[in-house]
Amino acid sequence: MTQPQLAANWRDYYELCKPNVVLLMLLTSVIGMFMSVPGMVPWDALIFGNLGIALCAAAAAAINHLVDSRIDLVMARTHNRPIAQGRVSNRNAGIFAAIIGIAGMAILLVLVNPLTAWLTLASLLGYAVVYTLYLKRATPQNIVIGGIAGAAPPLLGWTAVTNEIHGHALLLVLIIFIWTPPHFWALAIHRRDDYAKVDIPMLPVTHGIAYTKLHTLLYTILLFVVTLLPFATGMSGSLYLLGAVCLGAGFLYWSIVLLRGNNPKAPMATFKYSIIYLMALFMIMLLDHYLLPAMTIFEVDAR
Ligand code: HEM
Ligand SMILES: CC(C)=CCC/C(C)=C/CC/C(C)=C/COP(=O)(O)OP(=O)(O)O
Repeated sequence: MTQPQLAANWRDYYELCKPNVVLLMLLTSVIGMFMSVPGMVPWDALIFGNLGIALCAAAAAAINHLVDSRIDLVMARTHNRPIAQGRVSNRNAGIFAAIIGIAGMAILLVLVNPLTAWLTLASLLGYAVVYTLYLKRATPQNIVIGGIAGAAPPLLGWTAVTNEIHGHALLLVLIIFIWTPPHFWALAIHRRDDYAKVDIPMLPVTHGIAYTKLHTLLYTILLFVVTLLPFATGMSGSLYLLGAVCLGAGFLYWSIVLLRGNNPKAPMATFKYSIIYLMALFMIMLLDHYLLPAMTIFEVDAR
């Protein structure tokens, strides 16, 4: 017979960091770095910048686990989390978050630049304090406003390399900011009853599922338009445009299936698609940034 596991192991601390979320954020910060320069990103910015951003994002995630442990225990999706189950005590979680958060800030301050450090701290506090402690329990627009913190990594990557806030970096932030509501609401539709049980005013609880589906589609349309801006502003080329249109069409397809309501799998399929979408969009942007100029040089050489 298996005994309930009460002692924490490294996997519990790893889980506190929301590793998959942080990994996708890192992908966007790495790509923000590469988009900020025509050639190679300096190795020190690449390594220490991403390490610092990852540690601060993980600290914010651990604080979110700590603050939410009581509601996490009640919700089916989060029931088994380390603090909710008592495998990690509040004290140890707090110490862990403080150590990795301070380490991340020190790395950014000393080895990267103060601009990146302060912007990262603002994102950490934006998610761990403003979103988790206040917005999440206060308004159904919680994830729209709180989304600014999660959208910051490409800007953090950009400033880690250039020490400057550039309009193109803000465009990348805007894309993730507009992507966040359809990403989250698709999941929240699936988990509506969980949120209702713990009295968290997520949109499907306060305004109903039909309203949330409509708003998911409206944000997806807006996202489609916003993802055309990198091409319109000359930041990205035609390969990116093709990718953004195809990926955007896929997202629109799932939002429409979701709205029509004939497919019970649509909410989770839309949520999963949102993650693949963001990953693929940023990777195509990177390919476009390097591959197209390289191919042009190759064509000129061949003539
Ligand atoms: C305020 C903004 C956001 C909210 C409210 C939100 C909400 C969520 C929720 C509730 C989950 C499910 C987690 C679970 O099942 O344990 C999730 C998963 C995920 N989110 Fe978000 N998210 C936000 C922003 C972001 C951002 C900015 C990214 C990355 C750039 C991201 C990437 C992911 C990934 C990769 C997963 C899958 C995690 C896994 O399978 O373990 N999210 N999100
Ligand atoms: C420094 C920096 C870039 C900070 C960003 C921090 C960060 C990890 C943001 C993640 C966004 C997210 C997963 C929100 C879900 O929280 P939730 O509480 O609504 O979801 P849950 O119920 O799964 O915990």
